[in-house]
Amino acid sequence: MIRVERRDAVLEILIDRPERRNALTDAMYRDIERALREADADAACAAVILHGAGGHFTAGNDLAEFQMPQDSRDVGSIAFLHALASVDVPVIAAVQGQAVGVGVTLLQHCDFVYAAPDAVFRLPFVSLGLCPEGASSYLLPRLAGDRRAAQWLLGAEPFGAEDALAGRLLTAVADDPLAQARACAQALAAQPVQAVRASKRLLREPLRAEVHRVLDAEAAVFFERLKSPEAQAAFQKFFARK
Ligand SMILES: C/C=C/C(=O)SCCNC(=O)CCNC(=O)[C@H](O)C(C)(C)COP(=O)(O)OP(=O)(O)OC[C@H]1O[C@@H](n2cnc3c(N)ncnc32)[C@H](O)[C@@H]1OP(=O)(O)O
Repeated sequence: MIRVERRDAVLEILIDRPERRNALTDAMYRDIERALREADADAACAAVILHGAGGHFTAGNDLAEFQMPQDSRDVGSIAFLHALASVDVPVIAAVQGQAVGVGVTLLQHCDFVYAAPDAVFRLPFVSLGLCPEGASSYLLPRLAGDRRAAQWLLGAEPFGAEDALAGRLLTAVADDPLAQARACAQALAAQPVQAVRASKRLLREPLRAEVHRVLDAEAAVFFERLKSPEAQAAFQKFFARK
């Protein structure tokens, strides 16, 4: 359900589970994490592109897996987020359709994000009885401002590409976000690869320790919330809705 394809100096990671709106399972996070770490270890890799199949980016974590007990110390989602926040190889996201939960918070860690004009973003953590993840409690106010962060994280309402752009979650709105992501990757590949990586490291380094700390602090609350009656009722409601 994760397809990894190397195209010259660019690694493309496709989330390919369209029948579940590309919802991410533990195994899928681990596959993406592995691909990211391998790309980072490959000095010839100029960029990674992350995109989704079937006209959607991802509906976030698989809610069926949230119904099962999980140990926060050994969870694919958290390992994936730490990897994404660690790599020096530039990461580019191309967003179409729905981007929900971790499908939005992961974008904070990408270096370039292109989204279709009709893309829909949603951070439904409180509606699910959960709390922010992906270091969004720290990064989103910095990126989008306190007001938008509260609107998106506490209001939990869907928002569109123009709002996401105004909230600095996106690089640009593009009719064909994957084509735009590929053009961006080619432009990066035309630059000296190690200079690009060293520059990304300098850009990210001042915040990295705090981002990793917040990822773990959020995870501790998040995995407690998963067990709560509020959260379990929300998951049941989702699967009973049809
Ligand atoms: C650490 C990470 C935390 C998080 O990421 S928290 C966020 C978790 N995600 C969500 O709460 C999103 C849940 N999904 C939705 O709200 C909707 O879906 C969408 C808005 C994304 C799409 O709506 P529509 O186009 O009407 O499709 P559909 O009929 O709801 O879904 C198609 C099939 O996909 C399954 N599915 C969708 N999202 C998930 C998911 N997140 N986990 C597990 N399954 C999911 C459905 O159940 C259904 O399946 P069937 O056709 O068998 O009924």
